Amino acid sequence: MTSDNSTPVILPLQPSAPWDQARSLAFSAGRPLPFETVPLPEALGQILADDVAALQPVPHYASSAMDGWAVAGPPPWQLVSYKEPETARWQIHRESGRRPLQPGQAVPILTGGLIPAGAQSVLRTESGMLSGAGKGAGDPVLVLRPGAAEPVPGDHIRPAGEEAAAGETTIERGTLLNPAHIALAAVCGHDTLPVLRPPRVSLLLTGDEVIESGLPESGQVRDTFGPQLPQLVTMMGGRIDVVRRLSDRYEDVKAALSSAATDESTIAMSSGDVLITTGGTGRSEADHLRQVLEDIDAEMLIDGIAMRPGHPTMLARLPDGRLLVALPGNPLAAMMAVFTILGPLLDALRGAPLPAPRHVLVGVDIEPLPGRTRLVPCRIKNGRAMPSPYYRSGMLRGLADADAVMVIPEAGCTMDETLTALPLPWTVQQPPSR
Ligand SMILES: Nc1nc2c(c(=O)[nH]1)N[C@H]1C(S)=C(S)[C@@H](COP(=O)(O)OP(=O)(O)OC[C@H]3O[C@@H](n4cnc5c(N)ncnc54)[C@H](O)[C@@H]3O)O[C@H]1N2
Ligand code: MOO
Repeated sequence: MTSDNSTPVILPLQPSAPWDQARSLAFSAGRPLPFETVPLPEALGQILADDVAALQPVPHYASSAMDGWAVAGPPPWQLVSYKEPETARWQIHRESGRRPLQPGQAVPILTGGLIPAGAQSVLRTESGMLSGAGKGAGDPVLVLRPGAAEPVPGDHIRPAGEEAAAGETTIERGTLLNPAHIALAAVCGHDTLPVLRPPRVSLLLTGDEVIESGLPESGQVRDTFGPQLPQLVTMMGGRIDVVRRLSDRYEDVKAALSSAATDESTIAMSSGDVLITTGGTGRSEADHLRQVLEDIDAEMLIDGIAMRPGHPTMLARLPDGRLLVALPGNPLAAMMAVFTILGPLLDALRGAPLPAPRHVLVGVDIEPLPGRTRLVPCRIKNGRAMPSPYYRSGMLRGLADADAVMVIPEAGCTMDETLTALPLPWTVQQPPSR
């Protein structure tokens, strides 16, 4: 190809991003947010910003794993009694460890009780019995019950530091914190954890024809986003700061996207990291989003995705740095845009990796659709993905019943071929491959 002043090079128009590029573009548009320190329960589902170490050995003292007696040496054992305090259980636990045991001695102990110095093992209640009690002969004698085995050193003792030494890292930075991590952090002595700040997300719902309750008349539609998106965003690791409804007027859309705060909700909105709009992505006279983005000098990162449904989806960086995800108004199209770009964007902002693609075997032949990747809700039956008949952009039954979303390349596919599949945010997560 040559180029000079008389023959300008005309680059082919590339209006929509290919589906997989749109995903990676959305992921690379987000940078992890600064960390914050939160109480343990609030850290659930967040990404750990720093390694967590045990602040003391775990467990921090050698304790009994059974109710019974701590014993020293072989049987029989002279019982060393102590007066159980009538107060807290932890005091009873401490009492068993107060005096060192000599060989041939035993002391009653509860599960969790402190093992006294000199004790080699714990004999559980079921394995021993007391003899000589009540005869005025001093402390009773502990013997093995008939058939019970003599305890071997270490029996039923949880040694100190068995799980972690003091200072040992028990949870690595970058971990997505599950309930077990929260419990482990507590056992390691932590009251708070440093986590990457979850992205704050504002929702702007447009559509003058949209009603929030009751039965819509012809020309009206019942809102599917208001009752669904806040919870979905939360499931995906975002924090909703404000949900606002907006008229379809140009001035209102422009005011809502500008960073100048005029009331409480716009203040909250302009302090967010991500702004989601629904509807108005088209090019009709009633759709102003594109024009507003141009007029406020937003940086267009994705202007349409070569997919169906969800083709008009946009991603833009607003002049104040917020990222705008513009979802199409059609309910299923919007969900496919959520899975395609909102998920990767939120993952990047909260410091999570872009999930590795999953795969399914497809159960039917599917015709090609030049220029479009199709996203179709599917059920997995007998190990094969079966596309839902409810796949059109205004339909929701297919997604409501789906196990996953299959990603059909423009060339189509034949039965038993392997396809990429997107897990749904509300289905149980598979363990990540390490
Ligand atoms: N001439 C063309 N027309 C359309 C094209 C096109 O390429 N050329 N693309 C179609 C596709 S694909 C989509 S998707 C939509 C995109 O529409 P918008 O994002 O502008 O959304 P609206 O026009 O506002 O609404 C579309 C549809 O969705 C309904 N809607 C809106 N909000 C809600 C809500 N909260 N809950 C339920 N349903 C909602 C709305 O009533 C419309 O029926 O454009 C096509 N047209
Ligand atoms: O692409 Mo639209 O988003 O099909 O309905």
